[in-house]
Amino acid sequence: MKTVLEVGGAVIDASTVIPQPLHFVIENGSIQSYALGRYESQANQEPVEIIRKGNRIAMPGLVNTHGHAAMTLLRGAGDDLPLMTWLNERIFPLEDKLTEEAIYWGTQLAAWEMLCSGTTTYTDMYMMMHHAAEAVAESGIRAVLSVGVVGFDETSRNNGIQRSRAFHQAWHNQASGRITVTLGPHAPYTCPPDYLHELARLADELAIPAQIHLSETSVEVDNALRDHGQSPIALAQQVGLLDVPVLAAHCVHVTDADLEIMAQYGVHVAHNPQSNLKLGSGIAPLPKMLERGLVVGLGTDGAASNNNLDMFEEMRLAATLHKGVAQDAEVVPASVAFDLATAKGAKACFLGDQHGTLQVGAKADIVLLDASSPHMLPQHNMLSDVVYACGADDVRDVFVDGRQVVSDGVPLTIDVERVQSEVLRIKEQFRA
Ligand SMILES: N[C@@H](CCSC[C@H]1O[C@@H](n2cnc3c(=O)[nH]cnc32)[C@H](O)[C@@H]1O)C(=O)O
Ligand SMILES: [Zn+2]
Repeated sequence: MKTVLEVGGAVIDASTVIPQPLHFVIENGSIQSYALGRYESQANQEPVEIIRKGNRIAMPGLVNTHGHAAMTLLRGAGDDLPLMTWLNERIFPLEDKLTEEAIYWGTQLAAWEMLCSGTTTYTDMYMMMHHAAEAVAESGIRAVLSVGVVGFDETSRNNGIQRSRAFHQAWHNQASGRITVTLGPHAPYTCPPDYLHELARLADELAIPAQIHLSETSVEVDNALRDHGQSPIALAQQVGLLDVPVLAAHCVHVTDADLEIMAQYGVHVAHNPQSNLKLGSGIAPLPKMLERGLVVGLGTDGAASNNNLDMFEEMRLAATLHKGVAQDAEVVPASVAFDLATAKGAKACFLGDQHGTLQVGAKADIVLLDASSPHMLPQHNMLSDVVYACGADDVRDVFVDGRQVVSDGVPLTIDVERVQSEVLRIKEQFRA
C-alpha cells in the first residue's frame, strides 16, 4: 500500500530546502514522489495510508559511518583514558566477557538509541555478529555490518576468516536488503601485514568492501614507522588492502603523503570527531580531506568512547570544530556537515545514490523533527537549524525503508522495557 506523509517543510538534501508544507508519496520502501501542499485523494484510487504531521520538518535519516553497536553495554566503563590503555586494559578484558545474548541486547539498545535520535543507517564492526544482525533485522534499522577481525595468532586468524565468510554468506543483502556486509580487519596494530594481505584477497573474492581503523593516534603511527618503516596508510597500500574499496575510520594523524595515497586509491573516511576528542587522539584534517575530494562520512564510534550514539552532535561538531582549528568560519559550512551526515555518509559506507536524501527515487529513510520547539523558530534557514540549533530530542518520527519505526518519540519496533531489564542484568556479568 502507498503511504502519504504530509509535513510542514523539508530539507531534501544538503542543497535543497523546501520551507513550505508538502507531502511525500512512499511505496515499496522508496519515495515515489513529493509535491507542495496537501495530498488530494482522487475517486476510485487504490487505498492509501495518510500520515499527517503538519508541524514537522522532514530530513533524510542520519548515517553513522563508524561504530561498535553492542559497546553500548560498556558505556561509561572506562572513561578518561588514552586509546591504547583504554583498549588493552579496560575494553578488551570486558569484551572477553561478552556473550552472544549480550551482543543481541547491546545491539538492541544501540538500535533504540540510534533510531530515536534520527539515525536510520549505521555501520558496525564487532563480534558474534549473527546476533547483532538479528537485532538489526528485528529493529528495522539499516546497517552495514562486519565481523571485527584480529590476527594475534594462528587461531584468531583462521577464526576471523571463517567467521567473516560465514557471516557474509548468511547476512549479505538480508532483512529486505537492509543489511549489507563488509569485511572488518580491526587495525594494522592488531592484524599483521601478511594477514591484512590475506583479508584484502578475501574482500576481493567476496566482492565486498573492507572497513578498518587507520592512523587513529600518534602512538599508532609511531609504532607503525618503528615496526614496518611506514605509516599505517602506506602499509595498507603496500599489503594490497587499498586495492579493494576501503572505509578507513579516524585517519587523525595523516601526512600529505598519506592523503595523496588516500586520494589516489579512493579511500573513504569515517570521521569521528567526538571519539577522537574524548580519547585524546587528536583532530582529523577534515578540510584537507574534503579539498582532495575524499568521500567522508561522520561516525560516533562505540558508546564507550563517545559516550552516546547521537549523530546530531557529530554533525554540529564537524561543522564547528574545524572552524575553530582553522580560525576560519567558512570551513565546513552547515550544508557540508549535513551532507557528510547523510548522502556522503551513505556513499562512504558503500550504499548507492538512493540513500541519504529525500529526492524522488530515494529510500524512504525519513526523520521528522518537531518544528515547534523554541530553538526551531523562526526558521530563517531550516538546514542551519538542523545543523546548529537542533538535537536528538527534536526527533519525533522515524521511517526506515518506508516503515515507521518511531512515532511521536516512541519506538515501535523495540521492546524498551525488556531491553532495559536485559541490559541491567547483563551489566552484572561484568562484575563477575
Ligand atoms: N576483539 C575482537 C575483534 C574486534 S571487534 C572491534 C573492536 O574494535 C574496538 N574498538 C572500539 N573503538 C575503537 C577505536 O576507536 N579504535 C580501535 N578499536 C576500537 C572494540 O572494542 C572491539 O574490540 C575479537 O575477539 O575477535
Ligand atoms: Zn572504532
